[in-house]
Amino acid sequence: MAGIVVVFDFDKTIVDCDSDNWVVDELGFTDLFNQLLPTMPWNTLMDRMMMELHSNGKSMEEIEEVLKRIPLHHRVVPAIKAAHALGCDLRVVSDANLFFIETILKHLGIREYFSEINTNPGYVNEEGRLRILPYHDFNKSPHGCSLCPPNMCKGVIIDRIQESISSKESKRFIYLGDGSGDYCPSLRLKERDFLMPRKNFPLWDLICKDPLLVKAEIHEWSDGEDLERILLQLIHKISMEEEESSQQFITSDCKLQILSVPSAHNEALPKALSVQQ
Ligand SMILES: Cc1ncc(C[n+]2csc(CCOP(=O)(O)O)c2C)c(N)n1
Ligand SMILES: [Mg+2]
Repeated sequence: MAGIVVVFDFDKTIVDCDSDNWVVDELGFTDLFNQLLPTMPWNTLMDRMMMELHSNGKSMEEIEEVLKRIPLHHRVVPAIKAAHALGCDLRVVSDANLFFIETILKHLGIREYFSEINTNPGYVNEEGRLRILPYHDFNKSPHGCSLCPPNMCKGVIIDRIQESISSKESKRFIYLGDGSGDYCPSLRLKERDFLMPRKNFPLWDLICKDPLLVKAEIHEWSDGEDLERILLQLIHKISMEEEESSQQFITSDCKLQILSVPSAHNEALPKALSVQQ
């Protein structure tokens, strides 16, 4: 069953906190972060904080160690492994950054379960300092969406994923997220898709204001246990539906073939085939 794309937000969906805040807080830079927050966009601030960590002697190893002990619910990794084992195409769409996400996913042993990670670029430069850049270069090519922060429109990314695959086969999406940045992609899901907003988080609050704006079927979740149960139920439900419709397709295909057989040959049809008429 290869007809399902599962899109995961990262912070407060795969892990149970904001990875940016986790690193800043654990390394003791919360006050500076809060002081600078009103003065620049979040993504720019994270790059600046990495500069501050570097100039204060915090090594990449220390940042990695902090990332490896990020809090997450114990059922999330099994849920991801099960969805992958069932043949789903798993992708990450996140406003965190590539370095944090890959460090965590590799540590958990699940990096290879994801076919794609769409996020802000993050890499260690020649000075050994982590650079964090915007996903969209908002000076050169603004994404033009008023719902999203300038560095990343997750809706544009979802559209791109939908376009890249929908021409070949009709894939169905399950989108899991928590934040206000997940609202724009939620509005772009289709009737046959599924949205899993985390209950009482900003995405859920936004949906509750006018649930009819979302075309996808909505299934809320609260913790990793819910996430696992609901995600696997939805995958099962979609697989059953797809199986039923492919059975119908085979049956109607058969009817067409049978109708096109000259009547003299009809009597010679094998019994099993006539049953399908
Ligand atoms: C009201 C408000 N102000 C600032 C931010 C910035 N912010 C906080 S955590 C985070 C990373 C999200 O990663 P992921 O997409 O994986 O959840 C970002 C971009 C926010 N979310 N909400
Ligand atoms: Mg999130």
